[in-house]
Amino acid sequence: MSLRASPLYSSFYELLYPILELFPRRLRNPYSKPTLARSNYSTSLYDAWLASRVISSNKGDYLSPGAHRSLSADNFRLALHISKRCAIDFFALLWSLHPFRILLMLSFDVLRGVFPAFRGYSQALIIDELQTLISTGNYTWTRLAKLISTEVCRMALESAVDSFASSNEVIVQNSARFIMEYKQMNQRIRMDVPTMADPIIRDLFQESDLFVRSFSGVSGFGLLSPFDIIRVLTLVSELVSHMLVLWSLTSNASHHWILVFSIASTVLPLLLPFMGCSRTYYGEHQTAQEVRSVAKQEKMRALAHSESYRPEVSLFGLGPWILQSWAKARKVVLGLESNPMSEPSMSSTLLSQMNMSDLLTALQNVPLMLALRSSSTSLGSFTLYRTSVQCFIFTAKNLWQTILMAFQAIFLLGAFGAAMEVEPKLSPRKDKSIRYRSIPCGMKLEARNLSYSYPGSKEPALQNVNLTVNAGETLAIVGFNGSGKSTLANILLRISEFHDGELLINGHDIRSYDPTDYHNHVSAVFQGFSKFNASVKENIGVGYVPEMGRRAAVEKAAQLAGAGHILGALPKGLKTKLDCSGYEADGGAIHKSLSRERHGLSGGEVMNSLDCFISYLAFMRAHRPEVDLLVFDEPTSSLDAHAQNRVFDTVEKLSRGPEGERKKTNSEVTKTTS
Ligand SMILES: Nc1ncnc2c1ncn2[C@@H]1O[C@H](COP(=O)(O)OP(=O)(O)OP(=O)(O)O)[C@@H](O)[C@H]1O
Repeated sequence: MSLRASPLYSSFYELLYPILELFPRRLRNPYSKPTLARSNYSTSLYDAWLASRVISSNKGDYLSPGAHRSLSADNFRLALHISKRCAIDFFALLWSLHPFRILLMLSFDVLRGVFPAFRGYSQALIIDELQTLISTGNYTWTRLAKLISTEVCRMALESAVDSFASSNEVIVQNSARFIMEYKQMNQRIRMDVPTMADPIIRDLFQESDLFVRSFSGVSGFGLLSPFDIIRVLTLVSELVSHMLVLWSLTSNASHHWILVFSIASTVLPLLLPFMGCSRTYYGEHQTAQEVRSVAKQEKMRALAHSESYRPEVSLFGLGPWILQSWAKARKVVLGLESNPMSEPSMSSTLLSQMNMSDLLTALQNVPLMLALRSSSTSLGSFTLYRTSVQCFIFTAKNLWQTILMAFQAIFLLGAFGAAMEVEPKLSPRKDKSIRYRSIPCGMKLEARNLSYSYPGSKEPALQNVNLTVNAGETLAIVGFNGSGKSTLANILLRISEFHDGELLINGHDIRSYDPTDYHNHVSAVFQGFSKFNASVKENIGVGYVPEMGRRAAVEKAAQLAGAGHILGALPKGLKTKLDCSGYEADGGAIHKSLSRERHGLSGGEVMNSLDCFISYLAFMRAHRPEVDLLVFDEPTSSLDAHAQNRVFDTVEKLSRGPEGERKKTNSEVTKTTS
């Protein structure tokens, strides 16, 4: 049953919708900002999220992922819109995990808020009793002992409630954390290469990740988990209980003045940041210049750190330029660049140079003097009064900060909601999707004027490609470096999109097949296939996961790849662990002498061959009957001519049936025609 259809959802919705409806209709329109470039993920949630990131619409500058949104009217409208679109669904989802525990959690949150005022009251009674004891000499030890034991019981009760509430909260939080991480992971896995090549979508997923990470208590980005937001309840009940205490203490006019004085002196430090004495946190990365600098700084950092750019960096002597550009951008980000616009004013500089904390402490003593002059004030009530005022201000400040953080969290929630709605670019619409149907002898490929340019590239990687390959035929894609061979292979495999032209597979537009369905009928090897930090068995086995655990299937794949003899040279055979930088250093290491002694192969030879045969995971499924197309994108370039021919012979054999009849279509990408 969908969440929206559940009675739980409707009761939530019925409760919250009227509240949201109270806002004037003008406030509910989120589109006062310029309409932004929209991709085909046109949902209003996505648009609202994107609009909240705009810094300058004409230059297309966006806030960097995770940056705080300004407290503007437009952003309030967008936050309201996002809340209406997904907050209810989101809280209903959390609620459905553990309704009873969540109810408990909310009740404890209210209860915990009352504790501080109760604590102050109880301690004030003890102080009053002590005052009477000292000033009158009237020893009422039994009453004092009663008060102290009440206080001890109160403390025990508070810590018992605290520990029970915390363990309950941990269970709720971990369930929520799991479900959010699961949803995020599931959505990431669904995404295809062209979708994730879109920088805005990458930002969307990054903000969505931040939202999910907030559930694990990661507060390094100033994030607030939704559970922290629920703690607003604690703060509100704390605020109300302090207010009640203060109300009961300020019975006459002089006390009112003391209250005003107390509040003013405590509030003053909170106003200092707004008087220009310090830079507010929420103003970070707000200007277009800062955002450009953040992007530049990251670009330069990537150039300096990445191994893949190292040849160009040293070949073209880019080092000093990278360092200079990074330093310039970094200074802007850190606020070290002298910028006349952001220079603090003379008055605020003077203000910050004064020792404000001493002055404020002195001010806070004035109410004390006034209160002591009033004969009706006992020491206990004065203490209670003073701590209540301070706690009230402190709680109000916390509440305000929580609200500000919740405001930021709404946009991350919007990112999460929008990310969940993104459909992979290569997936057809449900009503246009057809199932793949095999035809005899393999797969028929027909390309008509196929063209493709990589995003941001002026030169097309493919232009007007025409070909017809009948089922069972072999297509050789031959060309020089950069001529687009791999791009064509990726399009045939439905990993990349094409912009113009037509590609028919078995007479149907390739775009009408679901990529997952289509991929069941192809097997392929790419250049630079990634190795996983796992055993040889798992690295080969990923070619056909259902048989990954079957040793015989993995060994057969290795033999088909002509690399069966290499297995014997590995210290732990199929169990030898691989990592991206080489082979297991300990225990499973390949010793040159050992491998030569056992198989006449040098360690280097084993490694080269292993590199190659790892990519033959394609053989795990190449022989399977449902596979109609085999694509080999230069898998054999690091093998000698003899080994290459052996692989091509195997592929040829695999594509024929027992009688020698053609069963599969082959596509081989190579720079040479040998
Ligand atoms: N991800 C990418 N983004 C931008 N441009 C790309 C990308 N991948 C490839 N290109 C460019 O597209 C063109 C075709 O690349 P492709 O890898 O298809 O050529 P190729 O014939 O397979 O080359 P090689 O034989 O070196 O593998 C090249 O100019 C390449 O620089």
